[in-house]
Amino acid sequence: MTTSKLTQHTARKRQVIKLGGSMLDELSDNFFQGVKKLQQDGVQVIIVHGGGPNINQELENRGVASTVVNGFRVTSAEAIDIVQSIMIGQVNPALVHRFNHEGIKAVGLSGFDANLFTCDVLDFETYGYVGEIKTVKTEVLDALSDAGVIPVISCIGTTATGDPLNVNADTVASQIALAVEAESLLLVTDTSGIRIQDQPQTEVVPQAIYGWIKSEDIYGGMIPKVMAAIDCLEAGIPSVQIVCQKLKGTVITKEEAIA
Ligand SMILES: Nc1ncnc2c1ncn2[C@@H]1O[C@H](COP(=O)(O)OP(=O)(O)O)[C@@H](O)[C@H]1O
Ligand SMILES: CC(=O)N[C@@H](CCC(=O)OP(=O)(O)O)C(=O)O
Repeated sequence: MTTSKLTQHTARKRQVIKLGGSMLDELSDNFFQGVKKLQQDGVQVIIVHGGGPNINQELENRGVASTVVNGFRVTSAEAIDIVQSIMIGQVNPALVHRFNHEGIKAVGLSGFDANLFTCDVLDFETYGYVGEIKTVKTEVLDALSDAGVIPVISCIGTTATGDPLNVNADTVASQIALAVEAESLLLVTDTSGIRIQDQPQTEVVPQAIYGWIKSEDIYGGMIPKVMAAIDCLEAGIPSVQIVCQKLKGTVITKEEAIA
């Protein structure tokens, strides 16, 4: 008898954790202890990571200008080569090494591996070589997770013809979380969640978020995070949080809590 894909996924407890490039250098031993604890509790952890600051540094070293629109890097032909080599060649293996060094078995992947995610160009006129995820194939994640190995996914996608595209890592995290039917998505960054006029927000709803994007209280790199969070919530992922490494931050909920 075959079990349906949905049933198989539902039987697995999964958490997607996205580590922002802003905090990768600061990852503490406590974080890895937390991951080990989740594994002991039977939770399959999947890591997605960014690398914005590393990309910025290398673009600057090479004298390649880049701008950010709506939180997405405008990626020229010159920039996509640099983004690909920094993410797949440097940031990903360094993070994979750290997991293995901490005693947690981990394997590095990008959109290219086992067709993990394929993309179309999002909007070439506006963003250049930036991808919009069209398909996610979870087989390799299932196999690694069931073998007790943590997939560590960088945010380089591929077109159907094998060309690399730059995808924002928050977007990758939300699409992976949706595809594996994760119980929760944690977006870990360098700030303890959403702050509005210097006030930390512990719980927010999408309606408020749209207003804060309009008023520019939410800007830059926080925009893809809140949009990723809303996409997941609307598709039924029960818990989405934007937090700092100490797990302090903002819970995004669909509805206002009834007092
Ligand atoms: N309302 C907001 N609350 C908190 N941070 C915000 C807000 N709006 C914009 N940001 C910015 O978003 C940044 C996090 O995004 P980003 O730098 O892309 O991080 P990461 O590399 O972790 O994805 C914060 O450091 C802050 O500068
Ligand atoms: C299209 C786009 O914006 N791609 C991102 C990919 C890296 C990323 O998202 O890193 P963080 O998580 O550190 O922000 C970029 O080029 O910076």
